[in-house]
Amino acid sequence: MTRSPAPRLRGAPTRQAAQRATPQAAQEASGTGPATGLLARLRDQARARLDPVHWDFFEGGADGERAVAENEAAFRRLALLPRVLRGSGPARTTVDLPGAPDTLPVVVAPTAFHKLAHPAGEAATARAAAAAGAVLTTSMASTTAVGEVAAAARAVRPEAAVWFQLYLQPEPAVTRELVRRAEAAGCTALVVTVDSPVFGRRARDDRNRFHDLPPGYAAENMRDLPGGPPGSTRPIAMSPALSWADLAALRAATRLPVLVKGVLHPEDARIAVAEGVAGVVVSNHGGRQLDAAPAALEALPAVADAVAGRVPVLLDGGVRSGADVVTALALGATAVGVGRPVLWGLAADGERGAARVLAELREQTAHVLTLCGSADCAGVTRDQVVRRGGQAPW
Ligand SMILES: Cc1cc2nc3c(=O)[nH]c(=O)nc-3n(C[C@H](O)[C@H](O)[C@H](O)COP(=O)(O)O)c2cc1C
Ligand SMILES: CC(C)CC(=O)C(=O)O
Repeated sequence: MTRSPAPRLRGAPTRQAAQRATPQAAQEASGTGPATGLLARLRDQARARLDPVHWDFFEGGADGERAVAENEAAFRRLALLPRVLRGSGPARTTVDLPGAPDTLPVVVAPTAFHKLAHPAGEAATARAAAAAGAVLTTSMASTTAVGEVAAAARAVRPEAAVWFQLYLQPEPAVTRELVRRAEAAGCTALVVTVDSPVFGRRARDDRNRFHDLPPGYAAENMRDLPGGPPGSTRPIAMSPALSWADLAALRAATRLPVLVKGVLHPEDARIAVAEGVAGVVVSNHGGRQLDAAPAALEALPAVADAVAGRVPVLLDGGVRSGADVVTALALGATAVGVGRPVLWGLAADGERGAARVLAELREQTAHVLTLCGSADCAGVTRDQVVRRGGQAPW
């Protein structure tokens, strides 16, 4: 059983610590990623506004950040072949997900510490997601407690769906209490992140000595848990000893549907379905865990084949446009997750910025689906995806 020191984030982050002296750091600062239009503008505004240490935490990945780059590059390598004269009309852009009927196929992926992006934090993100008709997956490592996050979403739209992301904790009583809080908050599904037997090595955070939240901020879901002194927060533990048996124990302890997040191997997807999960999220954690992992998009077709329609398959990592959403749908995803773009919007302009990101992705997705001749999210097919300048990859 190991505990990662990183989620506790000890040590004080400072602006000075983020001096960008090395060529690699200069490249990281230049923001050469493929986001375009509104998302790129919000990204640039976010970078200008944020403490560079916090920008690096949001933007960075593990080790050499190859997996981060690959997530976006994989989309750029592919093109969509439109179908014509199908009389399909304007495309419908809602799908059914566990605990979230009739929802946008763009889900807000769980990301930690939204108050580092904007003082309004996760409550602002929740309101933006609810207004967009998108599921919010609220992180266990959020700077606002799950009850408050879900209440903020429902204040905008009473039927808004909020999912709770969970790292199974080595002490079952702690996991059970987190689940109880998510249920009491009205969350409609649990998303168990399974790609983190240990915490990824984040070079930027190490360079910046970013190992602690600033005073006044805490991982609020981790407060007042069994075994700790009243009022205290405990670190999020990650454990390589966890197994499918722990997932089964969780499923037995909750009435909520359970999705697993961070699956890349098709055999793991098959096992997950056999274990009774309600959904599989294909993800390399935004390139923040195993840097040698492939792009999530490249792992998607084999996982979708393994799941064979028995439960929804979601993909996250590198989704930056409606064309990216449609590409993932065509390759077998029911929906996608977006992580960093929502943080860019939040950091740039609070709730309004996050809402603009989701509205833009919704409009682009509808537009691209219609241009591809599809009546809905299920109408685009694998044969419509080709490799740019070469053979179809499948
Ligand atoms: C700043 C940041 C914090 C994250 N925190 C979590 C987390 O607490 N739990 C989790 O399961 N995934 C976490 N992730 C991973 C995201 O859920 C998601 O897999 C990833 O961001 C998708 O890639 P994208 O940022 O390219 O959209 C985090 C990602 C980022 C960028
Ligand atoms: C603080 C971490 C537990 C959040 C996370 O999963 C991440 O930063 O990727």
